Amino acid sequence: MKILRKAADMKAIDKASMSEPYGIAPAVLMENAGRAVCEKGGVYVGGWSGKDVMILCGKGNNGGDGFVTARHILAEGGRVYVYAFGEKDGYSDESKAHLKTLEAMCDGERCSLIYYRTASDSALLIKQLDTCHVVIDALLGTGFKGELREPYKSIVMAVNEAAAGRHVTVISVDMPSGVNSDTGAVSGSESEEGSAPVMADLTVTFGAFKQGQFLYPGKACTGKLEIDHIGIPVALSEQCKEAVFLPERQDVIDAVRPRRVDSHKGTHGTVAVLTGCNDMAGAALMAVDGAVRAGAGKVFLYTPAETAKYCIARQPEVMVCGVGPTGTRTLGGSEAREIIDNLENVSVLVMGPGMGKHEGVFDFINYIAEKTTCPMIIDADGLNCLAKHDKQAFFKKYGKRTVITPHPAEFSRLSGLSVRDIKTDLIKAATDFVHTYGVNLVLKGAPTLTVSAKTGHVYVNRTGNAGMATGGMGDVLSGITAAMICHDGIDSLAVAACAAVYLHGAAGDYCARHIGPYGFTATEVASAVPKVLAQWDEARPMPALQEPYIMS
Ligand SMILES: NC(=O)C1=CN([C@@H]2O[C@H](COP(=O)(O)OP(=O)(O)OC[C@H]3O[C@@H](n4cnc5c(N)ncnc54)[C@H](O)[C@@H]3O)[C@@H](O)[C@H]2O)[C@@H](O)CC1
Ligand SMILES: [K+]
Repeated sequence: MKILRKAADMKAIDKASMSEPYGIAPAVLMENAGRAVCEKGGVYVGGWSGKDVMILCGKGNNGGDGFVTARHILAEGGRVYVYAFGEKDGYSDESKAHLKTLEAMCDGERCSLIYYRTASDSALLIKQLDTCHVVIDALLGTGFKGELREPYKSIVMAVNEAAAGRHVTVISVDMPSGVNSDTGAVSGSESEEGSAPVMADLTVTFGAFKQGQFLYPGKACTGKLEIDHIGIPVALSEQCKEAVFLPERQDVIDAVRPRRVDSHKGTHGTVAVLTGCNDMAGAALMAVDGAVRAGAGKVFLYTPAETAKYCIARQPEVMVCGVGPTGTRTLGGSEAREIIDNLENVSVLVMGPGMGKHEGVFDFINYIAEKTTCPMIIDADGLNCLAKHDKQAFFKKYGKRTVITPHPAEFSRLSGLSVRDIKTDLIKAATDFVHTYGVNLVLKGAPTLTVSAKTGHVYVNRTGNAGMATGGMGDVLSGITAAMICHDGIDSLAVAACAAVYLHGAAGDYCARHIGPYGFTATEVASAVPKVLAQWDEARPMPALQEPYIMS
């Protein structure tokens, strides 16, 4: 599983590489970084020979990487125009050393080095942008914060214009300049017109992927992403105490093991979906659909008597139980008592989708939680009601066995943060909440994050698409999550939730490919789940059938 790092982690790893017992010289890491940009960038642009390349080098070590890149591109037959934005003496020792070597190679023909100081340097830069083929952006890396300041602000604007108008290729070193490597926040989003970040075609990153490359809006500026380990010792790059992970397809395939051939419906769990109200039978139906399609052994739907009329036989595999006397339209405390009297051997509960906003919802959920011991998934209206009650006390008692699945607006109600604050630092908002309340969290969005109450690990999901931004998708996810909790071999709620989120997104991607980029429905996503599971079976190293093959 890939690990996503923050700037501070990278600094610590960098420092540890240089210290005992490793003792790697800082200039060596920088050399490796610059060479990697030349190599991977060269493949991207089809070789450097005959290319005019502008290399913009900031004041920090990102700029130092740029000096090394320039030297290697020169050796590969490119012509380089290097702009240094720092004072000669202001650079770090390793950057200074590489700058000195580059300076010695400058001939004003194939290699020019310009110390950017005045408006005339700016005019020259803009003129050269007109003719160069590639821009290497080594202005700012993991050290960037806030909004781009001048002169970077104007230069980045000119680079982006050249890229859009003349199709100049832009390659960013480590991070697109103007993107925060921890949060994915970008320069310009606060207001300032013309302070937008570099829009890279390719980013070559070092040592580890950075969180900001996988969080919007930074993700959209990163372009194609390549990584080079630049010689950092493996033991350091793999250490992951409070890590943020990027699960890949094979990780999820490994977690969602094939079913045993001798299994039966009792082996795959009993999901009880306790939800719905008279206006929203559809939400309940989509939740059960998700559970059925993701392979739950048995699925029950407990819904108000009046709602049950619309649900019976809509999905014949689901056992629909109408709750309350004829005419009951919502679920409250007395309906909870009735359900508990009849509920047996349930593996996992789903509550919330389409329950409505009436006061009884909290009594209902609280009573069910108190009288059961199995895992619970709480979504939608279930979360809205918790937001209005003592969620601290609720999560203290039941958080460890609960997965909550809010979208940003629901999470805003729960956390008290504005949607804007949540999006500004998604990972922090999610981890702070889990730390405070001790509940497993699936924070839905682009991307969806899963945070484990037990380990604090964060999983950033990669699947899914904008076509899924429609009603009902969350209801289906709650059902898929329930089925995954029951799945053979999955050993924690967070892993189940993470696998469910990945599967749900992959089913959405399947729909986008086979139906269209948007306009497909939540029900179609549920129907695509078995197709994705079939693809996963094909990708397993061992055949899913655990019985002898008879060769004919
Ligand atoms: N393992 C590592 O950590 C390695 C890091 N290396 C490079 O070093 C980079 C980090 O270097 P630094 O920590 O020196 O940081 P950067 O080079 O990313 O940026 C620091 C500079 O940016 C300026 N700055 C910050 N915010 C700004 C803003 N809003 N507008 C204008 N200027 C701003 C600061 O004043 C400082 O001069 C990495 O991204 C990578 O490219 C490589 O040399 C190889 C090894
Ligand atoms: K950069």
